[in-house]
Amino acid sequence: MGSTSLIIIALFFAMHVLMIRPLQHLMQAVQEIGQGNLTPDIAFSSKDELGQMALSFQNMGRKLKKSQWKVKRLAYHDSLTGLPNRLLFREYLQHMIALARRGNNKMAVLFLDLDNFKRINDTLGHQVGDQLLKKMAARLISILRAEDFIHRETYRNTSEVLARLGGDEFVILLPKIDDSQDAAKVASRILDAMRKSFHVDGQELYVGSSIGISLFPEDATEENDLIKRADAAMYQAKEQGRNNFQFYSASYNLATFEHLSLEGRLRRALANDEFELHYQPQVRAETGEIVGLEALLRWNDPVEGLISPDQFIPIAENSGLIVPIGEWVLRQACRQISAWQAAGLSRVSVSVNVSAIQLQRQECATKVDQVLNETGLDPRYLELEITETALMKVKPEVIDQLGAMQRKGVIISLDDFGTGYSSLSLLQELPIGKLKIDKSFVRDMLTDPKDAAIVSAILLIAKSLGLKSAAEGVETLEQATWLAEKGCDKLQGYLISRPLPAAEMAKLLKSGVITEPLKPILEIF
Ligand SMILES: Nc1nc2c(ncn2[C@@H]2O[C@H](COP(=O)(O)O[C@H]3[C@@H](O)[C@H](n4cnc5c(=O)[nH]c(N)nc54)O[C@@H]3COP(=O)(O)O)[C@@H](O)[C@H]2O)c(=O)[nH]1
Repeated sequence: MGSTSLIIIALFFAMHVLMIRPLQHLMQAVQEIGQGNLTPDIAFSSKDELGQMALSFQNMGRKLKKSQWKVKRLAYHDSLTGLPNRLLFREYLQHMIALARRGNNKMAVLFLDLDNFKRINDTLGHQVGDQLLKKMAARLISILRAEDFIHRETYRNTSEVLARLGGDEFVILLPKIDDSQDAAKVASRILDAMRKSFHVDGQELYVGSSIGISLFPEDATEENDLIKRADAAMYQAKEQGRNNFQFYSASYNLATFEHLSLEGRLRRALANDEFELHYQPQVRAETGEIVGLEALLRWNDPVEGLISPDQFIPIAENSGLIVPIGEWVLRQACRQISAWQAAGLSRVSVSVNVSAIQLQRQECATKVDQVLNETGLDPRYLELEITETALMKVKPEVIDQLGAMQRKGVIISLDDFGTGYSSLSLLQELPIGKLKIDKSFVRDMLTDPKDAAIVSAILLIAKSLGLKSAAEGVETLEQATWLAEKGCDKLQGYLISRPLPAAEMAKLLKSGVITEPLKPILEIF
C-alpha cells in the first residue's frame, strides 16, 4: 500500500473518530429527546464545537425536564396548600386499588369537611380562610403517621394519601388497614386535633369537622365510587350533629344520601367554577336570522362529567342554591353577549331562565340592574324567561318590579306557556312581552288536533295582545313550516341547532343566520 493510501485511511479514521461518531451520538441524543428521554447520555466530551454542542443539548434537556416537572407539579397539586389535588388523588387511588386487589388488602377513604368554614370565610374574609386552610393542612400532615403520608414528586414511589379536593374538603387514603377500626382510630385522631383552636391573623378560631369513611372492597371497588360514598357518609356525619365521623351505610336512605350529597356537590360546583352555559339559537322563521339565544346551564362535574339541569335544578331550588346559581347564570350570560357584541358579532338578545324562588327574593330586580350595569349590556338584549306557574305564584310587589324592568327594556317572556292556568285577563295585566309555546304541544301538534288547536290559539292570543311568540322544541321541518305559516315569530329546537358551548355559538354568530335546515321554508317566504 502506498503512502498516499495510508494517509487517506488515516484521514478517514481521524474523521470518523473526531466527527462522524460524535455526530452520530448527537443525532441519537436528539432522537432520544424527541422520544421523551430529556437527559440522554452523550458519550463524548471533547472541547471543540461538537463538544460544546453536546453540552448545550444536555443543558437544554435538563432545563426541559425541570420545566416539565414544574408543569406536572402545578397540574397535580393544590396551589394553596401544596397538597395533591383531586386529579392526583384519583390517579393514586386507582393505582392503590390495583395493588390492593393483587395483595388482597383493605383500604379506607376518609372525606373530611370543616363544619363552619363558610361562616369564617364570610365574616373574616378569604385571606383568613386561606390561612386557616393552610394551617389545617399542616395539622393534618402532622397527625397522620409518617407511613401514611410521604410527600414526594410522583405517586409511583410514594404513599401520598392526603389531598385537598377544593374549598374546605380534604380526602385521606389509608392504603393498608386491618379492619374498619383502624380507619375509625385515624378519624378520631383527626377530629380531636381539629377541635383545638387555630391561630390565624391574631385570632383564635375553632372550626371542627365531619368525616365520612368508605371502605375498599366492602363499600366500593372503583375510585370514584369510593370517594362518592365517603362524601355521602360525611353528609350523614353532619346530619348526626357535626364533629363526628360515620361509615358509609348502604341501608341509610339512599335518596336522602344522594340528595344531601348532590346539594353539597352543587355548593362546591359553584365555588369551584364547574358550571358553564350553553346557548341555543332562536331564529326568525322567514329568514333564518338568529335573533336570540337561550342560555342553558350545564354542570361539568369532575367525577360524573356533564350533568343535565333537569337533574340538579330541582335540588338547587329546594335548597335555595338556585339564588346564587341563577345570579351566576345571569352575570355570565350578560357578560358573554356583551363581549360578543363588542367583538362585532351579530347583536342578539339572550334569554335567561328565572325560577320562582329567585323571583320571590326582594333583591331580584336590584340584581338584574346591578348585572346590567356591571356588564354594560343594553337591557333590550336581555330576556327573562319565567314559567307560567312561577309567575302565578309571585307577590304583587314582584309583578311591579318586573313591570319596572320591562319599562327599562328587559323583555319578560312567559315560558312553557299553555302548561299552567293563567287566565286571559291576567295575561293582559302582567308585564309580559312574549309567549313561549311549550315543547310538549309542538311535539304532538301535527298528529294531535287538540295540541294543534292549543298552539293556534296561543299564537292568536299573542297576536291579539301585541305580544311576540316563540315555539320551543322544533325538531322537524314540518313543524317549522306549520309554525311559520301560522305566524310564529321565533323558532327554537334541535332542527335548527342543539344548545352549543360558547365557542361554537360564536362561530354561528359570525354569519348570524342558520339557513340550511330551513331552506324549503325560506323559499316559501
Ligand atoms: N332556573 C333555571 N333553569 C334552567 C337553567 N338552564 C336550564 N334550565 C332548565 O332546565 C330544564 C332542562 O334544560 P335543558 O336540558 O337545557 O333542555 C333545554 C333544551 O335543551 C331543550 N330543548 C331545546 N330544543 C329541543 C328540542 O328540539 N327537543 C327537545 N326534546 N328538547 C329541546 O329544552 C330545554 C329548554 O327548555 P325551556 O327552558 O323551557 O325553554 C329546562 O326546564 C330549563 O328551563 C337555568 O339557568 N336556570
